[in-house]
Amino acid sequence: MSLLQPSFQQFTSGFTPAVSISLPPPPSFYVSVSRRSFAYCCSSQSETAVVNGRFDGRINERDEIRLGLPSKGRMAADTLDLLKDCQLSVKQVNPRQYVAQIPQLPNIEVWFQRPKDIVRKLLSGDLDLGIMGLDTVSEYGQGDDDLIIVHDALEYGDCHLSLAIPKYGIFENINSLKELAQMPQWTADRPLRVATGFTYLGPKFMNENGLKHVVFSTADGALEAAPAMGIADAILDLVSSGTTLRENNLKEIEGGVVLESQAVLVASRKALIQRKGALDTTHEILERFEAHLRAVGQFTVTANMRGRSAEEVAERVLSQPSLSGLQGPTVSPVFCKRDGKVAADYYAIVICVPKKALYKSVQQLRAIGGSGVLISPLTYIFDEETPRWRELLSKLGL
Ligand SMILES: Nc1ncnc2c1ncn2[C@@H]1O[C@H](COP(=O)(O)OP(=O)(O)OP(=O)(O)O)[C@@H](O)[C@H]1O
Ligand SMILES: O=P(O)(O)OC[C@H]1O[C@H](OP(=O)(O)OP(=O)(O)O)[C@H](O)[C@@H]1O
Ligand SMILES: [Mg+2]
Repeated sequence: MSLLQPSFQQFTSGFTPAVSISLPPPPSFYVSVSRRSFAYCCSSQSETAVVNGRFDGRINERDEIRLGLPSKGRMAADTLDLLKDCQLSVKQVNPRQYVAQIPQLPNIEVWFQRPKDIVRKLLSGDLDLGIMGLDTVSEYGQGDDDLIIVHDALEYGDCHLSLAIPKYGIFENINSLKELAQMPQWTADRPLRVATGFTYLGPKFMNENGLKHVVFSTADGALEAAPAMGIADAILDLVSSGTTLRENNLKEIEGGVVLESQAVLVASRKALIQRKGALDTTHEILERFEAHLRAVGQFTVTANMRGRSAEEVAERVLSQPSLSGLQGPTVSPVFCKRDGKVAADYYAIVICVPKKALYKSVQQLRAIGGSGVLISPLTYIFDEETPRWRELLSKLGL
């Protein structure tokens, strides 16, 4: 069997999917050779091929639907928390056991994997669904059209992938990508040196932004040290609080953001179309996510209000910008007995209010005669149909 021989050199922004790695070569590594092909495993002792095969055609034969969840790192705990909040508790006997079940979804088998491996295994057909950061799916999925983003905003793991340069020296007055590109220092002989772990997105971004003389090197972490060590001029890495950049005297620049990222739910198109039950289960997971995520930003507000009729009370409520609720207020009569007769002088109103607008809403309610305002948390908001489900069906051509 002939094996691809990887080269140990820096890779340039004249991007080809074959990734070369800066020296020295590790004893064993993976290199992705093509968007639709295989990852080869090479080792100094033995050479074994086809580790993560991407096979076109029919899906792997099995009955269960496989969901890949992050096994460790930043995304792991938050992913389990999200599922739990959606009443999908993952039953894992101990943290080192990589397979688990979700009793509420009996046809699902959970596999804990590193986020980048979840993407690889979705492509190879060994997983059907997965949760990871958008940065990871963009980097390791490389735009493969088998990967479908089912939910693009799970509201955790927020960060952005960004280019950063030193605050000092020749970069002191450089504040935009355009200014960086126009610096006379970068030539074919002395290109801009960028350190990044994003060996697909980095060169792609530089190409798309017309930066010609760029060379990339890679490392597994602590990239922010590279400029001060003299290894690189710039870095391209994830930023969330900005502390690591600040502590290493680096700054972001205008036009330098490659990608805004948060946790996403991804599916294999092939699995959704061909695997029995995969689409229905995805629908259920999506509905639970959407219902929970819509609700977390809202409170239920109940108040009593004096009025002549339900319509008159509703009109007063709707005259206030923060009180319109999801579809308008629910107004119900509060009955009492007066002179031996049952009458309704008061009405109870129920509305949903964004958490951020809570105090403003209470003020507006008081202004229109509301009293006894009760605030309760909202757990789920199930709509008739979620927009993301319609979007998914359309992406699948269904
Ligand atoms: N400040 C941050 N730095 C890095 N990743 C972040 C940050 N904030 C959120 N994330 C998200 O968390 C993911 C990193 O998760 P994790 O720590 O598990 O790393 P990993 O994927 O296991 O990779 P590695 O082991 O190479 O660090 C990123 O892909 C990103 O989506
Ligand atoms: O903007 P901040 O909140 O400072 O976060 C950004 C830093 O966090 C990540 O590194 P990580 O903590 O994973 O360490 P590593 O680089 O050694 O992997 C990332 O690679 C940045 O270096
Ligand atoms: Mg880092």
